[in-house]
Amino acid sequence: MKDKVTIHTLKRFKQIGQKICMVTAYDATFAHILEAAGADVLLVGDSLGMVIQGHDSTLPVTMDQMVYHTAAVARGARRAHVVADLPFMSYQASTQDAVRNAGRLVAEGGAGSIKLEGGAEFADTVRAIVRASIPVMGHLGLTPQSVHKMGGYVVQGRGEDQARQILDDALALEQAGAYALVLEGVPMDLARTITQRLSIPTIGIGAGVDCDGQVLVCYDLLGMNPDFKPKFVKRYADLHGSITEAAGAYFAEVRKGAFPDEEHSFKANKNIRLAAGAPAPAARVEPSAPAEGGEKLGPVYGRPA
Ligand SMILES: Nc1nc(=O)c2c([nH]1)NC[C@@H]1CN(c3ccc(C(=O)N[C@@H](CCC(=O)O)C(=O)O)cc3)CN21
Ligand SMILES: CC(C)C(=O)C(=O)O
Ligand SMILES: [Mg+2]
Repeated sequence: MKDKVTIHTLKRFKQIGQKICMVTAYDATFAHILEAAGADVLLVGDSLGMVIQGHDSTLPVTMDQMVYHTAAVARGARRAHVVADLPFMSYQASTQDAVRNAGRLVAEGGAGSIKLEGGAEFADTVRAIVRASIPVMGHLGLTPQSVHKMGGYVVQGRGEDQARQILDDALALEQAGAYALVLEGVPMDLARTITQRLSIPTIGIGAGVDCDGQVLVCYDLLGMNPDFKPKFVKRYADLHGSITEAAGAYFAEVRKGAFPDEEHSFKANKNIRLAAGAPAPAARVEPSAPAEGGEKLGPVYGRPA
């Protein structure tokens, strides 16, 4: 096993110009696969509210749910650093809440650090969590927990005033002791400037190539949802297609009585005698559902189109 990735590893990556590879994971199986594929950091994102739970925002996600998923991911990971999102309203109301809830993600969930959304207004919160020896990753730009304030999932920092604000927020978070920063949904030039101005690593999503690392939602890069295609997502696979094909083949064999065959069935010990009974007839009924393809699925995330 290679050495465990820590916040110090990530800071060194920036210094030597090695890109940080981060991806979301929500369960142990994905954690295991994504780490073996080369992930440095696994993010237990509150995006699970959308991709796992089917909500149209991240706002309904609770602390208990984040702890549950974080524990699953932590059990599936060995080398990768596990970061967990503090969900909406787990840190905004008071610094005490923030420290307690950050502590739960580490102590109960097994996370190595936590992430929270917000700028200079959360510098004291960051300071308090860091004081409790819990490393904090910041998150600026398009911050999904502020969807109502932003008026939707809209790129942030296109104008000069807002860009300056985001740069000031980045400097404030670094000052407060954040060890890294996610930059989401900002122009690439702004992300480059921030990356150059900070000594802590920046990790981009929809923030251009000049960040010190990149993060994507695993279901997005794997092509799980054909209806979700924002500009920043690149699909490296078509798992929606692969799953549809594989599950469709299984259903077709079940309907034909072709699965399970002998290879996938058990035999009794020799010479046993059971009560009278004919072997079950295979495929006596005609398939009642579409034989191939199946129905077109509606959007998985958010409201129906
Ligand atoms: N599956 C998934 N992937 C994500 O990246 C993601 C989530 N869920 N849930 C939480 C947030 C929400 N995110 C989103 C959702 C939609 C857009 C979007 O529609 N963006 C437009 C931007 C339009 C503009 O301002 O120019 C786009 O076309 O990229 C962006 C980020 C990012 N996060
Ligand atoms: C998209 C990343 C940065 C995130 O915060 C999440 O997945 O919740
Ligand atoms: Mg998040």
